[in-house]
Amino acid sequence: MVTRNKYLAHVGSKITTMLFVWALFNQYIPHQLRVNIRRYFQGLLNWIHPLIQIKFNEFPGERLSRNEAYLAITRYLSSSSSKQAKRLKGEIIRNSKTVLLSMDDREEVVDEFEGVKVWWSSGKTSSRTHPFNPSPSIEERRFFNLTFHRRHRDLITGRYLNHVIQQGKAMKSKNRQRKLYTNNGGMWNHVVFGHTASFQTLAMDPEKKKEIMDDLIAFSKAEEFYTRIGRAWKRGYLLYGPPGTGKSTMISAMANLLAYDVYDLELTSVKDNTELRRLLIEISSRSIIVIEDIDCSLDVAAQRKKTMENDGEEEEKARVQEHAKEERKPSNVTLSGLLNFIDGLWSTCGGERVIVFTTNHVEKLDPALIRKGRMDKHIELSYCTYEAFKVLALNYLKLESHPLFATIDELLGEINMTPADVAEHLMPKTNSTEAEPSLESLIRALEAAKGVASLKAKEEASVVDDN
Ligand SMILES: Nc1ncnc2c1ncn2[C@@H]1O[C@H](COP(=O)(O)OP(=O)(O)OP(=O)(O)O)[C@@H](O)[C@H]1O
Ligand SMILES: [Mg+2]
Repeated sequence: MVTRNKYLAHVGSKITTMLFVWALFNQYIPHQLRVNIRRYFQGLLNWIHPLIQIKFNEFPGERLSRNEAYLAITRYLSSSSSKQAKRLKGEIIRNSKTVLLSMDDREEVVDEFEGVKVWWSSGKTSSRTHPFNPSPSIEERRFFNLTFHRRHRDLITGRYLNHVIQQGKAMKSKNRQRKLYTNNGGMWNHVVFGHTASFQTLAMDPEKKKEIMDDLIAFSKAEEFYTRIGRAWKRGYLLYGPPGTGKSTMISAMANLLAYDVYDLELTSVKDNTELRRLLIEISSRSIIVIEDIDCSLDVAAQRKKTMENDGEEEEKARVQEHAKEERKPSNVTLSGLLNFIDGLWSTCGGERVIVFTTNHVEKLDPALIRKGRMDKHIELSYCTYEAFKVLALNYLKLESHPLFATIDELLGEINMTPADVAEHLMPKTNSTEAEPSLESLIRALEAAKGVASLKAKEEASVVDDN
Protein backbone atom coordinates (compact mmCIF):
# COMPACT_ATOMS: atom_id res chain seq x y z
CA MET A 1 0.00 0.00 0.00
CA VAL A 2 1.25 3.47 -0.88
CA THR A 3 1.58 5.59 2.22
CA ARG A 4 0.76 9.27 2.17
CA ASN A 5 4.48 10.20 2.66
CA LYS A 6 5.61 7.97 -0.20
CA TYR A 7 2.95 9.48 -2.46
CA LEU A 8 4.05 13.05 -1.59
CA ALA A 9 7.69 12.13 -2.23
CA HIS A 10 6.70 10.70 -5.61
CA VAL A 11 4.75 13.85 -6.60
CA GLY A 12 7.63 16.02 -5.36
CA SER A 13 10.20 14.20 -7.52
CA LYS A 14 7.90 14.52 -10.59
CA ILE A 15 7.59 18.27 -10.06
CA THR A 16 11.38 18.59 -9.63
CA THR A 17 11.96 16.70 -12.90
CA MET A 18 9.47 18.93 -14.74
CA LEU A 19 11.10 22.10 -13.39
CA PHE A 20 14.48 20.78 -14.44
CA VAL A 21 13.27 20.03 -17.99
CA TRP A 22 11.62 23.47 -18.13
CA ALA A 23 14.88 25.15 -17.04
CA LEU A 24 16.87 23.20 -19.68
CA PHE A 25 14.25 24.10 -22.28
CA ASN A 26 14.55 27.80 -21.46
CA GLN A 27 18.35 27.81 -21.17
CA TYR A 28 19.56 25.71 -24.09
CA ILE A 29 16.89 26.01 -26.76
CA PRO A 30 17.11 29.25 -28.78
CA HIS A 31 14.31 31.77 -28.34
CA GLN A 32 12.83 31.48 -31.86
CA LEU A 33 12.74 27.69 -31.67
CA ARG A 34 11.07 27.89 -28.29
CA VAL A 35 8.35 30.17 -29.71
CA ASN A 36 7.80 27.78 -32.61
CA ILE A 37 7.57 24.75 -30.34
CA ARG A 38 5.06 26.52 -28.13
CA ARG A 39 2.98 27.57 -31.16
CA TYR A 40 3.08 24.00 -32.46
CA PHE A 41 1.88 22.58 -29.16
CA GLN A 42 -0.85 25.21 -28.88
CA GLY A 43 -2.03 24.31 -32.40
CA LEU A 44 -1.98 20.62 -31.50
CA LEU A 45 -3.97 21.35 -28.35
CA ASN A 46 -6.54 23.40 -30.30
CA TRP A 47 -6.83 20.63 -32.86
CA ILE A 48 -7.43 18.03 -30.18
CA HIS A 49 -9.72 20.30 -28.19
CA PRO A 50 -11.42 22.84 -30.53
CA LEU A 51 -14.23 23.86 -28.15
CA ILE A 52 -14.48 27.14 -26.30
CA GLN A 53 -16.41 27.58 -23.09
CA ILE A 54 -17.90 30.68 -21.46
CA LYS A 55 -19.17 30.54 -17.91
CA PHE A 56 -22.04 32.71 -16.60
CA ASN A 57 -22.32 32.71 -12.82
CA GLU A 58 -25.58 33.31 -11.05
CA PHE A 59 -23.87 35.46 -8.40
CA PRO A 60 -20.66 36.84 -9.83
CA GLY A 61 -18.01 37.60 -7.25
CA GLU A 62 -19.30 38.36 -3.79
CA ARG A 63 -22.42 40.07 -5.07
CA LEU A 64 -25.70 39.15 -3.41
CA SER A 65 -27.93 40.13 -6.32
CA ARG A 66 -28.44 37.80 -9.22
CA ASN A 67 -26.49 38.43 -12.36
CA GLU A 68 -28.68 40.10 -15.03
CA ALA A 69 -27.07 38.03 -17.77
CA TYR A 70 -27.71 34.80 -15.86
CA LEU A 71 -31.41 35.68 -15.52
CA ALA A 72 -31.71 36.73 -19.16
CA ILE A 73 -30.11 33.42 -20.22
CA THR A 74 -32.49 31.47 -17.96
CA ARG A 75 -35.43 33.17 -19.64
CA TYR A 76 -33.98 32.74 -23.10
CA LEU A 77 -33.40 29.03 -22.52
CA SER A 78 -36.75 28.39 -20.84
CA SER A 79 -38.56 27.25 -23.99
CA SER A 80 -35.74 25.00 -25.27
CA SER A 81 -35.19 23.71 -21.72
CA SER A 82 -38.83 22.72 -21.38
CA LYS A 83 -38.59 20.87 -24.70
CA GLN A 84 -35.16 19.26 -24.36
CA ALA A 85 -34.16 18.84 -20.72
CA LYS A 86 -35.32 15.81 -18.75
CA ARG A 87 -35.06 17.45 -15.35
CA LEU A 88 -36.45 20.93 -14.97
CA LYS A 89 -37.01 23.34 -12.15
CA GLY A 90 -39.60 26.06 -11.85
CA GLU A 91 -39.65 29.31 -9.94
CA ILE A 92 -41.64 32.51 -9.82
CA ILE A 93 -39.35 35.47 -10.15
CA ARG A 94 -40.30 38.75 -8.48
CA ASN A 95 -42.82 40.80 -10.51
CA SER A 96 -43.37 37.96 -12.91
CA LYS A 97 -46.81 36.51 -13.49
CA THR A 98 -45.78 33.10 -14.86
CA VAL A 99 -43.60 30.23 -13.67
CA LEU A 100 -40.14 30.34 -15.16
CA LEU A 101 -38.93 26.89 -16.17
CA SER A 102 -35.24 26.20 -16.45
CA MET A 103 -33.05 23.11 -16.75
CA ASP A 104 -31.91 21.49 -13.54
CA ASP A 105 -28.22 21.02 -12.66
CA ARG A 106 -26.08 18.96 -15.02
CA GLU A 107 -28.58 19.13 -17.86
CA GLU A 108 -27.68 20.26 -21.36
CA VAL A 109 -29.66 21.85 -24.20
CA VAL A 110 -28.66 22.58 -27.76
CA ASP A 111 -29.37 25.89 -29.44
CA GLU A 112 -28.83 26.98 -33.02
CA PHE A 113 -28.06 30.45 -34.31
CA GLU A 114 -27.52 31.33 -37.99
CA GLY A 115 -26.92 27.64 -38.68
CA VAL A 116 -24.31 27.28 -35.89
CA LYS A 117 -24.86 24.85 -33.02
CA VAL A 118 -24.03 25.76 -29.43
CA TRP A 119 -24.46 23.82 -26.19
CA TRP A 120 -25.72 25.22 -22.93
CA SER A 121 -25.20 23.25 -19.76
CA SER A 122 -26.01 24.04 -16.17
CA GLY A 123 -24.11 23.24 -13.04
CA LYS A 124 -23.45 24.36 -9.50
CA THR A 125 -20.53 24.80 -7.18
CA SER A 126 -20.92 24.14 -3.47
CA SER A 127 -18.87 25.64 -0.72
CA ARG A 128 -19.11 25.81 3.01
CA THR A 129 -20.02 29.20 4.45
CA HIS A 130 -17.50 30.73 6.82
CA PRO A 131 -16.69 28.33 9.70
CA PHE A 132 -17.18 31.13 12.24
CA ASN A 133 -20.68 31.66 10.94
CA PRO A 134 -23.03 30.67 13.81
CA SER A 135 -24.96 28.35 11.45
CA PRO A 136 -22.44 27.11 8.90
CA SER A 137 -24.12 25.65 5.85
CA ILE A 138 -23.38 24.64 2.29
CA GLU A 139 -23.69 27.52 -0.14
CA GLU A 140 -24.63 26.65 -3.72
CA ARG A 141 -23.83 28.87 -6.66
CA ARG A 142 -25.23 27.99 -10.04
CA PHE A 143 -23.81 28.73 -13.44
CA PHE A 144 -24.38 28.17 -17.14
CA ASN A 145 -21.65 27.02 -19.47
CA LEU A 146 -21.86 27.94 -23.12
CA THR A 147 -19.79 25.71 -25.37
CA PHE A 148 -19.11 26.25 -29.08
CA HIS A 149 -16.54 25.54 -31.75
CA ARG A 150 -13.69 27.99 -31.80
CA ARG A 151 -14.18 28.81 -35.49
CA HIS A 152 -17.44 30.58 -34.49
CA ARG A 153 -15.84 32.64 -31.75
CA ASP A 154 -16.68 36.04 -33.26
CA LEU A 155 -20.26 35.16 -34.11
CA ILE A 156 -21.02 33.68 -30.71
CA THR A 157 -19.31 36.27 -28.54
CA GLY A 158 -20.83 39.04 -30.63
CA ARG A 159 -24.18 38.66 -32.33
CA TYR A 160 -25.33 35.47 -30.60
CA LEU A 161 -24.79 36.65 -27.04
CA ASN A 162 -26.47 39.98 -27.86
CA HIS A 163 -29.40 38.06 -29.28
CA VAL A 164 -29.66 35.88 -26.16
CA ILE A 165 -29.59 38.82 -23.76
CA GLN A 166 -32.04 40.90 -25.79
CA GLN A 167 -34.51 38.06 -26.18
CA GLY A 168 -34.23 37.24 -22.49
CA LYS A 169 -34.92 40.84 -21.55
CA ALA A 170 -37.86 41.05 -23.95
CA MET A 171 -39.33 37.93 -22.33
CA LYS A 172 -38.89 39.52 -18.95
CA SER A 173 -41.00 42.53 -19.89
CA LYS A 174 -43.60 40.29 -21.51
CA ASN A 175 -44.09 38.11 -18.44
CA ARG A 176 -43.78 40.92 -15.99
CA GLN A 177 -46.66 41.97 -13.77
CA ARG A 178 -47.48 45.34 -15.27
CA LYS A 179 -48.40 48.44 -13.33
CA LEU A 180 -50.93 51.22 -13.52
CA TYR A 181 -49.56 54.46 -12.12
CA THR A 182 -51.59 57.46 -11.06
CA ASN A 183 -50.29 60.78 -9.81
CA ASN A 184 -51.28 62.11 -6.45
CA GLY A 185 -49.67 64.95 -4.52
CA GLY A 186 -46.80 65.19 -6.98
CA MET A 187 -45.96 61.48 -6.77
CA TRP A 188 -46.77 58.37 -8.71
CA ASN A 189 -48.65 55.57 -6.89
CA HIS A 190 -49.17 52.24 -8.54
CA VAL A 191 -51.41 49.20 -8.52
CA VAL A 192 -51.18 46.03 -10.61
CA PHE A 193 -52.54 46.65 -14.08
CA GLY A 194 -55.20 44.01 -14.54
CA HIS A 195 -57.31 45.25 -17.44
CA THR A 196 -57.85 42.40 -19.86
CA ALA A 197 -59.08 44.41 -22.87
CA SER A 198 -57.43 43.37 -26.09
CA PHE A 199 -57.65 44.43 -29.70
CA GLN A 200 -59.52 41.17 -30.42
CA THR A 201 -62.33 42.18 -28.09
CA LEU A 202 -62.37 45.81 -29.18
CA ALA A 203 -65.40 46.57 -31.32
CA MET A 204 -64.40 48.67 -34.29
CA ASP A 205 -63.85 48.48 -38.02
CA PRO A 206 -61.41 45.55 -38.57
CA GLU A 207 -59.28 47.41 -41.12
CA LYS A 208 -58.88 50.43 -38.87
CA LYS A 209 -58.06 48.12 -35.98
CA LYS A 210 -55.37 46.32 -37.97
CA GLU A 211 -53.87 49.64 -39.06
CA ILE A 212 -53.55 50.78 -35.43
CA MET A 213 -52.06 47.47 -34.29
CA ASP A 214 -49.54 47.50 -37.13
CA ASP A 215 -48.61 51.07 -36.29
CA LEU A 216 -48.01 50.21 -32.62
CA ILE A 217 -45.97 47.12 -33.38
CA ALA A 218 -43.89 48.95 -35.99
CA PHE A 219 -43.22 51.66 -33.41
CA SER A 220 -42.15 49.20 -30.73
CA LYS A 221 -39.61 47.68 -33.08
CA ALA A 222 -38.25 50.93 -34.46
CA GLU A 223 -35.51 51.80 -31.98
CA GLU A 224 -32.83 51.71 -34.63
CA PHE A 225 -34.90 53.95 -36.94
CA TYR A 226 -35.54 56.61 -34.28
CA THR A 227 -31.87 56.61 -33.28
CA ARG A 228 -30.76 56.95 -36.90
CA ILE A 229 -33.01 59.93 -37.65
CA GLY A 230 -32.24 61.51 -34.27
CA ARG A 231 -35.79 61.69 -32.95
CA ALA A 232 -37.12 60.78 -29.52
CA TRP A 233 -38.49 57.24 -29.55
CA LYS A 234 -42.06 58.22 -28.81
CA ARG A 235 -45.39 58.19 -30.57
CA GLY A 236 -48.46 60.26 -29.85
CA TYR A 237 -52.04 59.15 -30.35
CA LEU A 238 -55.13 61.29 -30.07
CA LEU A 239 -58.28 59.26 -29.44
CA TYR A 240 -61.47 61.21 -29.91
CA GLY A 241 -65.16 60.44 -30.00
CA PRO A 242 -68.33 60.54 -27.93
CA PRO A 243 -68.44 58.98 -24.44
CA GLY A 244 -68.71 55.21 -24.41
CA THR A 245 -67.11 54.55 -27.77
CA GLY A 246 -64.09 52.69 -26.38
CA LYS A 247 -61.30 55.26 -25.96
CA SER A 248 -60.25 54.05 -22.51
CA THR A 249 -60.77 50.44 -23.59
CA MET A 250 -58.43 51.00 -26.52
CA ILE A 251 -55.72 52.36 -24.22
CA SER A 252 -55.84 49.14 -22.18
CA ALA A 253 -55.72 47.11 -25.39
CA MET A 254 -52.64 49.12 -26.46
CA ALA A 255 -50.94 48.48 -23.12
CA ASN A 256 -51.70 44.77 -23.33
CA LEU A 257 -50.50 44.53 -26.91
CA LEU A 258 -47.16 46.19 -26.19
CA ALA A 259 -46.82 44.93 -22.60
CA TYR A 260 -46.16 48.49 -21.37
CA ASP A 261 -46.93 50.04 -18.00
CA VAL A 262 -49.64 52.70 -17.96
CA TYR A 263 -49.15 56.15 -16.41
CA ASP A 264 -52.53 57.82 -16.04
CA LEU A 265 -51.61 61.46 -15.68
CA GLU A 266 -54.31 63.52 -13.99
CA LEU A 267 -53.36 67.01 -15.06
CA THR A 268 -55.84 68.72 -12.78
CA SER A 269 -53.91 67.51 -9.74
CA VAL A 270 -50.54 68.69 -11.04
CA LYS A 271 -49.59 71.88 -9.23
CA ASP A 272 -47.48 73.54 -11.87
CA ASN A 273 -45.07 72.99 -14.73
CA THR A 274 -42.20 72.13 -12.39
CA GLU A 275 -44.20 69.33 -10.84
CA LEU A 276 -45.25 68.13 -14.29
CA ARG A 277 -41.62 68.04 -15.34
CA ARG A 278 -40.65 65.97 -12.31
CA LEU A 279 -43.49 63.52 -12.86
CA LEU A 280 -42.61 63.09 -16.51
CA ILE A 281 -38.94 62.49 -15.80
CA GLU A 282 -39.88 59.68 -13.42
CA ILE A 283 -41.82 57.81 -16.09
CA SER A 284 -39.93 54.68 -17.06
CA SER A 285 -39.29 53.45 -20.56
CA ARG A 286 -41.77 51.09 -22.28
CA SER A 287 -44.79 52.93 -20.97
CA ILE A 288 -47.99 54.59 -22.12
CA ILE A 289 -48.70 58.01 -20.71
CA VAL A 290 -52.39 58.75 -20.75
CA ILE A 291 -54.02 62.14 -20.41
CA GLU A 292 -57.77 61.64 -20.49
CA ASP A 293 -60.22 64.39 -21.41
CA ILE A 294 -57.47 66.73 -22.42
CA ASP A 295 -59.99 69.47 -23.26
CA CYS A 296 -61.14 69.59 -19.61
CA SER A 297 -57.72 69.13 -18.05
CA LEU A 298 -55.78 71.93 -19.63
CA ASP A 299 -56.40 75.58 -19.27
CA VAL A 300 -57.60 75.66 -22.83
CA ALA A 301 -60.12 78.31 -21.98
CA ALA A 302 -57.37 80.81 -21.32
CA GLN A 303 -55.73 79.96 -24.59
CA ARG A 304 -59.01 80.18 -26.42
CA LYS A 305 -59.93 83.50 -24.83
CA LYS A 306 -56.90 85.07 -26.41
CA THR A 307 -57.92 83.85 -29.85
CA MET A 308 -61.45 85.04 -29.26
CA GLU A 309 -60.36 88.53 -28.29
CA ASN A 310 -58.40 88.69 -31.49
CA ASP A 311 -61.09 87.65 -33.90
CA GLY A 312 -64.24 87.91 -31.76
CA GLU A 313 -65.96 84.86 -33.11
CA GLU A 314 -69.37 84.22 -31.57
CA GLU A 315 -68.94 80.49 -31.78
CA GLU A 316 -65.70 80.64 -29.84
CA LYS A 317 -67.37 82.73 -27.17
CA ALA A 318 -70.06 80.10 -26.71
CA ARG A 319 -67.45 77.37 -26.41
CA VAL A 320 -65.52 79.22 -23.73
CA GLN A 321 -68.70 79.80 -21.78
CA GLU A 322 -69.49 76.13 -22.01
CA HIS A 323 -66.02 75.33 -20.77
CA ALA A 324 -66.40 77.72 -17.85
CA LYS A 325 -69.41 75.68 -16.85
CA GLU A 326 -67.39 72.50 -16.73
CA GLU A 327 -67.24 71.08 -13.24
CA ARG A 328 -63.60 70.16 -13.41
CA LYS A 329 -61.11 72.73 -12.32
CA PRO A 330 -58.60 73.41 -15.09
CA SER A 331 -55.02 72.75 -14.17
CA ASN A 332 -52.29 75.30 -13.65
CA VAL A 333 -50.23 73.49 -16.21
CA THR A 334 -50.02 75.48 -19.38
CA LEU A 335 -50.37 74.30 -22.91
CA SER A 336 -46.86 75.44 -23.73
CA GLY A 337 -45.53 73.59 -20.66
CA LEU A 338 -47.08 70.38 -21.81
CA LEU A 339 -45.93 70.80 -25.39
CA ASN A 340 -42.40 71.51 -24.29
CA PHE A 341 -42.26 68.25 -22.42
CA ILE A 342 -43.71 66.25 -25.21
CA ASP A 343 -41.28 67.70 -27.70
CA GLY A 344 -38.13 68.48 -25.82
CA LEU A 345 -37.68 66.48 -22.69
CA TRP A 346 -37.94 62.97 -24.05
CA SER A 347 -35.61 63.60 -26.94
CA THR A 348 -32.88 63.91 -24.34
CA CYS A 349 -33.74 61.04 -22.03
CA GLY A 350 -34.46 58.34 -24.59
CA GLY A 351 -36.75 55.40 -24.01
CA GLU A 352 -39.76 53.88 -25.60
CA ARG A 353 -42.90 55.85 -24.86
CA VAL A 354 -46.40 56.18 -26.21
CA ILE A 355 -48.47 59.16 -25.23
CA VAL A 356 -52.24 59.07 -25.60
CA PHE A 357 -54.64 61.98 -25.31
CA THR A 358 -58.37 61.42 -25.24
CA THR A 359 -61.15 63.88 -25.75
CA ASN A 360 -64.86 64.00 -26.42
CA HIS A 361 -64.46 67.33 -28.18
CA VAL A 362 -61.66 67.29 -30.68
CA GLU A 363 -62.81 70.66 -32.02
CA LYS A 364 -62.02 72.29 -28.65
CA LEU A 365 -58.34 71.44 -28.76
CA ASP A 366 -55.70 73.91 -29.75
CA PRO A 367 -54.33 72.97 -33.19
CA ALA A 368 -50.80 73.38 -31.82
CA LEU A 369 -51.40 70.57 -29.37
CA ILE A 370 -52.54 68.03 -31.88
CA ARG A 371 -50.53 68.85 -34.97
CA LYS A 372 -48.77 65.92 -36.63
CA GLY A 373 -45.41 65.21 -35.06
CA ARG A 374 -46.86 65.85 -31.65
CA MET A 375 -49.88 63.65 -31.98
CA ASP A 376 -48.79 61.39 -34.80
CA LYS A 377 -52.04 59.53 -35.23
CA HIS A 378 -55.58 60.81 -34.79
CA ILE A 379 -58.04 58.00 -34.21
CA GLU A 380 -61.75 58.55 -34.22
CA LEU A 381 -63.83 56.17 -32.14
CA SER A 382 -67.39 56.45 -33.12
CA TYR A 383 -70.85 54.96 -32.85
CA CYS A 384 -71.32 51.25 -33.20
CA THR A 385 -71.27 49.96 -36.77
CA TYR A 386 -72.54 46.55 -37.80
CA GLU A 387 -68.94 45.24 -37.98
CA ALA A 388 -68.32 46.47 -34.44
CA PHE A 389 -71.59 44.92 -33.27
CA LYS A 390 -70.46 41.54 -34.64
CA VAL A 391 -67.32 41.70 -32.47
CA LEU A 392 -69.46 42.51 -29.41
CA ALA A 393 -71.90 39.68 -30.22
CA LEU A 394 -68.99 37.27 -30.41
CA ASN A 395 -67.50 38.52 -27.13
CA TYR A 396 -70.67 38.71 -25.13
CA LEU A 397 -72.89 36.00 -26.65
CA LYS A 398 -70.39 33.78 -28.50
CA LEU A 399 -72.56 34.31 -31.59
CA GLU A 400 -71.22 34.55 -35.12
CA SER A 401 -74.57 34.84 -36.85
CA HIS A 402 -78.25 34.88 -36.02
CA PRO A 403 -81.44 35.60 -38.01
CA LEU A 404 -81.91 38.83 -35.96
CA PHE A 405 -78.52 40.18 -37.12
CA ALA A 406 -80.08 41.50 -40.38
CA THR A 407 -82.53 43.73 -38.46
CA ILE A 408 -79.72 45.01 -36.23
CA ASP A 409 -77.58 45.73 -39.30
CA GLU A 410 -80.36 47.84 -40.79
CA LEU A 411 -81.09 49.71 -37.55
CA LEU A 412 -77.42 50.45 -36.78
CA GLY A 413 -77.18 52.01 -40.27
CA GLU A 414 -79.85 54.52 -39.27
CA ILE A 415 -79.29 55.08 -35.54
CA ASN A 416 -76.25 56.23 -33.60
CA MET A 417 -75.68 54.04 -30.56
CA THR A 418 -72.36 53.80 -28.72
CA PRO A 419 -70.63 50.40 -28.35
CA ALA A 420 -71.02 50.86 -24.56
CA ASP A 421 -74.82 51.03 -24.93
CA VAL A 422 -74.91 48.11 -27.36
CA ALA A 423 -72.72 46.09 -24.96
CA GLU A 424 -75.10 46.87 -22.12
CA HIS A 425 -77.96 45.15 -24.00
CA LEU A 426 -75.78 42.15 -24.77
CA MET A 427 -74.95 41.52 -21.13
CA PRO A 428 -76.35 38.14 -20.01
CA LYS A 429 -79.93 38.42 -18.84
CA THR A 430 -80.90 36.77 -15.54
CA ASN A 431 -82.33 33.27 -15.79
CA SER A 432 -81.41 32.99 -19.44
CA THR A 433 -78.41 31.66 -21.25
CA GLU A 434 -79.94 32.28 -24.66
CA ALA A 435 -78.89 35.02 -26.99
CA GLU A 436 -82.30 35.93 -28.30
CA PRO A 437 -83.55 38.03 -25.33
CA SER A 438 -80.35 40.13 -25.51
CA LEU A 439 -80.68 40.70 -29.25
CA GLU A 440 -84.37 41.55 -28.90
CA SER A 441 -83.59 43.99 -26.10
CA LEU A 442 -81.07 45.70 -28.37
CA ILE A 443 -83.57 45.86 -31.24
CA ARG A 444 -86.22 47.39 -28.98
CA ALA A 445 -83.74 50.04 -27.81
CA LEU A 446 -82.69 50.84 -31.38
CA GLU A 447 -86.31 51.10 -32.51
CA ALA A 448 -87.15 53.37 -29.59
CA ALA A 449 -84.20 55.60 -30.48
CA LYS A 450 -85.39 55.63 -34.09
CA GLY A 451 -88.87 56.70 -32.97
CA VAL A 452 -87.42 59.56 -30.92
CA ALA A 453 -85.20 60.62 -33.82
CA SER A 454 -88.05 60.74 -36.34
CA LEU A 455 -90.26 62.67 -33.88
CA LYS A 456 -87.46 65.20 -33.41
CA ALA A 457 -87.02 65.51 -37.19
CA LYS A 458 -90.75 66.16 -37.61
CA GLU A 459 -90.72 68.83 -34.90
CA GLU A 460 -87.75 70.55 -36.51
CA ALA A 461 -89.44 70.47 -39.92
CA SER A 462 -92.57 72.09 -38.49
CA VAL A 463 -90.49 74.84 -36.83
CA VAL A 464 -88.90 75.59 -40.21
CA ASP A 465 -92.37 75.65 -41.85
CA ASP A 466 -93.70 78.06 -39.19
CA ASN A 467 -90.81 80.40 -39.83
N1 LIG B 1 -65.34 49.81 -29.06
C1 LIG B 1 -65.64 49.07 -27.98
N2 LIG B 1 -65.36 47.76 -27.95
C2 LIG B 1 -65.64 47.01 -26.88
N3 LIG B 1 -66.23 47.48 -25.79
C3 LIG B 1 -66.54 48.79 -25.75
C4 LIG B 1 -66.25 49.64 -26.85
N4 LIG B 1 -66.66 50.88 -26.54
C5 LIG B 1 -67.17 50.80 -25.31
N5 LIG B 1 -67.11 49.55 -24.82
C6 LIG B 1 -67.62 49.10 -23.51
O1 LIG B 1 -68.18 50.23 -22.87
C7 LIG B 1 -67.50 50.56 -21.66
C8 LIG B 1 -67.14 52.04 -21.68
O2 LIG B 1 -66.18 52.28 -22.70
P1 LIG B 1 -64.92 53.24 -22.53
O3 LIG B 1 -64.73 53.57 -21.10
O4 LIG B 1 -63.80 52.67 -23.26
O5 LIG B 1 -65.46 54.52 -23.29
P2 LIG B 1 -64.75 55.91 -23.51
O6 LIG B 1 -64.79 56.20 -24.98
O7 LIG B 1 -63.46 55.94 -22.83
O8 LIG B 1 -65.78 56.90 -22.82
P3 LIG B 1 -65.48 58.34 -22.12
O9 LIG B 1 -65.34 59.32 -23.23
O10 LIG B 1 -66.70 58.58 -21.31
O11 LIG B 1 -64.26 58.19 -21.31
C9 LIG B 1 -66.26 49.70 -21.61
O12 LIG B 1 -66.10 49.16 -20.35
C10 LIG B 1 -66.52 48.59 -22.61
O13 LIG B 1 -67.01 47.47 -21.96
MG1 LIG C 1 -62.75 56.98 -21.17
